[in-house]
Amino acid sequence: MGLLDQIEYPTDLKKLDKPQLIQLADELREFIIDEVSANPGHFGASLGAVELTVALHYVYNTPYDRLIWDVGHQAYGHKILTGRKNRFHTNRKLGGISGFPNRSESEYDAFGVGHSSTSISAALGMAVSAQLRKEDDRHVIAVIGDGALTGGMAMEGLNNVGVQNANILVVLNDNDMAIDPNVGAFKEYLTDIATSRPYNKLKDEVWNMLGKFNRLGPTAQRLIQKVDNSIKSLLMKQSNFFEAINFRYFGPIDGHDVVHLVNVMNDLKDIPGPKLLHCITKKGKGFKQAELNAAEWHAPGKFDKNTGLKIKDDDGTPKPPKYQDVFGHTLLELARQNKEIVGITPAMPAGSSLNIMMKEMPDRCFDVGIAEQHAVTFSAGLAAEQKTPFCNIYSTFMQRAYDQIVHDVALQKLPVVFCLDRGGLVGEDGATHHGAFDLAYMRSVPNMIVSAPMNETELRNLMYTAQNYKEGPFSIRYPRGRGMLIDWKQPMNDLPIGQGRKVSDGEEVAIVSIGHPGNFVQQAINHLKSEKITPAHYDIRFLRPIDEDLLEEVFNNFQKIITVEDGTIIGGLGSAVIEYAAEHGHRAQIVRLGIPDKFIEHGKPAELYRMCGFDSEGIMKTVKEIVSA
Ligand SMILES: Cc1ncc(C[n+]2csc(CCOP(=O)(O)OP(=O)(O)O)c2C)c(N)n1
Ligand SMILES: CC(=O)[C@@H](O)[C@H](O)COP(=O)(O)O
Ligand SMILES: [Mg+2]
Repeated sequence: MGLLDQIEYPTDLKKLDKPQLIQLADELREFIIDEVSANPGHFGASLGAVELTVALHYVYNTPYDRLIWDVGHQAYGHKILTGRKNRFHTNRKLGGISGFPNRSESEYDAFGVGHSSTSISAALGMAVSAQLRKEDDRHVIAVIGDGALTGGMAMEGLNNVGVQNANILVVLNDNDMAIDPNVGAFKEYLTDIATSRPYNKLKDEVWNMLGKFNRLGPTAQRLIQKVDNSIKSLLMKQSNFFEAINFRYFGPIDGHDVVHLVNVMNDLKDIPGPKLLHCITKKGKGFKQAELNAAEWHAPGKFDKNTGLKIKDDDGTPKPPKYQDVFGHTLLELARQNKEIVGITPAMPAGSSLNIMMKEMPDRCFDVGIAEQHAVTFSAGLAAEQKTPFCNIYSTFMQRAYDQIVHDVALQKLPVVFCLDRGGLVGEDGATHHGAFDLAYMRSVPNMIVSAPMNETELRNLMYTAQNYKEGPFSIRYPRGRGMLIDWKQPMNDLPIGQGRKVSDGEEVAIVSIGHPGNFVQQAINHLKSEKITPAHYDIRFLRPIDEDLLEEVFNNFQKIITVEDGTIIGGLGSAVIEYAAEHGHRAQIVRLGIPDKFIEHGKPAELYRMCGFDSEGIMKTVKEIVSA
């Protein structure tokens, strides 16, 4: 029986001797490899955080002490050690455990997460609350990666912590990677302090002194704290960013030396106030391929754990491309013709496929770090100087930048093209990552063009049209995953802005859709033929400006209307159609299909579409109900 078999909760872990933690870390790593190779999820980050996870749960009294993971994609080890080992095979599956920490799943998940750079702010809230309640023995720890630290919120959090004197430990898990290689001046700074010899010598001396005196009792501790502080204020404050903003900085230390981590964390427990422990780790630690190519192994899909070969469900038949690749190739094609085009991504060059243009035109592409707000305003600045920025942000992460969209772009009518990838239900990442809201949040912004293609050709045409539109911002949203067309690379055309199209004629019921669910509508219509039911189908294509002629045609010819969208029915297409009817005195029965007014969990996209009732079967069912009503 291995050590991991004996552990259900951190109380079991605490029974081990320190040297046994090395073996436990190895077993935990093997467990993660076993599970994630068969049931895919985030891989490299969790492997890199194994020793940190073991040490944190060994030293701290979780869940009383609050342990907050940033992003949460590295928290598989944490889940396994906190009561979810036996359910880990359900990770990210419908009805199973979430791939991210989730407060409703476990009391050990102190803060729900999925989006980056929130941990320090949340930790500060908890630490201040502990202070106000006089819970002086409570420790609050935020574990944040070097990538997440590039996010504005992380900096806002550090800035605030530095004047609160709250009892917080920030563990900086520095592996020099985001999903792709980490970027930016701050990343360079971290590398500098990790490798600066004079600085490290000084810091080691202070650390050694502090360690020795910590064992001498409170009076000596106070003395050394004074000495330590005066040395620091003289020398270190000027040379260390974290010290300069009132953190006590420790490290860099080896984030894979679990015994040393435990010793250091035990020492840090006795030091009050804001502290930052800089740990150097390797993303993908312990799995050769993942160490060698961390970007590819961030979330690799199924693989053979013995050979390290990825297992593709590829039956050899040609497949339609991923929408992200249609975006990537099309942008490069447009940029070759139009020298004003530039590409912007906040830390998702591979996920968005902007890396296709990056390879050929590195000086016209910008990975700005995990900084969606900055990405939008940076694009606004570029547009103000007659560049044509294509700012590609996942729909869910764009939520961060709403004020920038409104205040910096739309209000000034700046022609930024927003490409919102992962619009709609994304699948296994779940509630934190579904692009449920963009249609609704973009539709309410004046001057904004809001569009969604039904297939790859339409995406290309919308991108082509958007590059020439200079009156204001233009948003194009498309889903995660593959499109519909094998032969997708056709010449591009200008589309009339604000004009939809009739996809198929019909009677009795009109279905109005936007974006890719139009294909579910077509499938439903094909199936309904055998039952002699023939709904008409309209693809609205633009949610703003909406095609009023098309809606007039619909309302003048149909009393029964179904709207279909891969987005929240509150504020999206369904709402727009109801508003139009109310404002223009049309009376009709309108049924809205889309994401209902609640957060949708994780699962396969097909399962989630079905759950929400807008897959082809759900549409058929609604048509039949409405026809027979
Ligand atoms: C607001 C936001 N933008 C983008 C992402 C996508 N994302 C998830 S993990 C990640 C990289 C995080 O890097 P780091 O914090 O260093 O963690 P590592 O994977 O290196 O352990 C990114 C960009 C996100 N989760 N949230
Ligand atoms: C943790 C995180 O936010 C990313 O890793 C995200 O899961 C990427 O999603 P895609 O797989 O859709 O690129
Ligand atoms: Mg990192």
